[in-house]
Amino acid sequence: MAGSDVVVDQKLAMGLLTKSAANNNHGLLDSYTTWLEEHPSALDSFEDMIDVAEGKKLVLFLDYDGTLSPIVNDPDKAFMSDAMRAAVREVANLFPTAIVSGRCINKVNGFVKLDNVVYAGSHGMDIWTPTGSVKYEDEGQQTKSVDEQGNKVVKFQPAQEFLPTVKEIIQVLEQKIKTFEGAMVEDNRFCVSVHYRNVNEKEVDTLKEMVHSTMKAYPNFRINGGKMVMEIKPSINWNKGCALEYLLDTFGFTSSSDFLPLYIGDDTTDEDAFEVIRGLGQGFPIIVSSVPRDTKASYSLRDPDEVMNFMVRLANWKKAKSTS
Ligand SMILES: O=P(O)(O)OC[C@H]1O[C@H](O[C@H]2O[C@H](CO)[C@@H](O)[C@H](O)[C@H]2O)[C@H](O)[C@@H](O)[C@@H]1O
Repeated sequence: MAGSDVVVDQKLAMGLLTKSAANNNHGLLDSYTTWLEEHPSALDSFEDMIDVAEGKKLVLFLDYDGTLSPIVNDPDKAFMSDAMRAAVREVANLFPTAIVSGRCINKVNGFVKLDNVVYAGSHGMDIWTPTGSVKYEDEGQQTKSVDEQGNKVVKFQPAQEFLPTVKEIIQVLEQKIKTFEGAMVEDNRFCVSVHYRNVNEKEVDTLKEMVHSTMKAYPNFRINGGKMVMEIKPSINWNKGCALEYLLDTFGFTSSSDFLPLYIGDDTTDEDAFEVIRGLGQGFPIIVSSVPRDTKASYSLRDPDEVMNFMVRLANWKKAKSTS
């Protein structure tokens, strides 16, 4: 098998490519090159980016699945490598850093295992920030609490009222997916994921129909598509982009123009954050993709390995600056 065929095969397995697109392998490689002109590699553009960042405060936002860990068949085994963890630890020592994930906080925290980052789980609907180091003006949906390590945290949970219904939805869907071999319901606390990566291709449409018809009983929820997953969320006006704005505010950045948010993500839900950065007119929205995609990101990185290399360069640049 030729090298490019292997790449196409991998992308098919990851759900990044349809069969008809794969049949047009060469066209795809050509269109990726064209796409790269509009969304240049953040590694190739590194020098230009740090020119812009000179004298400004970078604030990092990192998605988890597909960004810090490769996409794998079993969602419970999406482990992060030690090298990636070291890279995140290092950038988080140098820049305020948040992990923004669709997963529930406990799960993403269990994968990342770092205490120098802020976690925003459930697509930004569950944000835990340390007390003291950040400013809080709006006490609205915030509660003070203690995390599993005994640290005092402020929790911002704008979808609190939906928790009992989310639990009910999980119970209902867990019963109904039993007839679909390979299907899995993941409890993301304020959101629910229905995975169909391991379901027979012929059964996928029926599974999707079942989920859509079940959710008709829950009009206050919406369904979004992800990578071989249906993501069910409360229909509130809150997303990863709102979480980015909330965190910038709590980090104390919104009133100045000397900060630059840098967001790296691979999925459709990350587009909301890319849009916010574009709206701010300052910062770096970076998509992780090795195929052409419709995106509001300005830059791209191919895969988690490139994400890691980018973070290592960023840390080295910052350290070199502080010692010069
Ligand atoms: O916002 P994210 O951190 O990117 O979370 C989005 C979803 O990621 C996970 O699912 C995806 O990754 C799995 C592991 O690689 C893969 O098996 C699955 O097919 C992907 O969709 C997570 O399990 C979901 O709950 C998140 O919504």
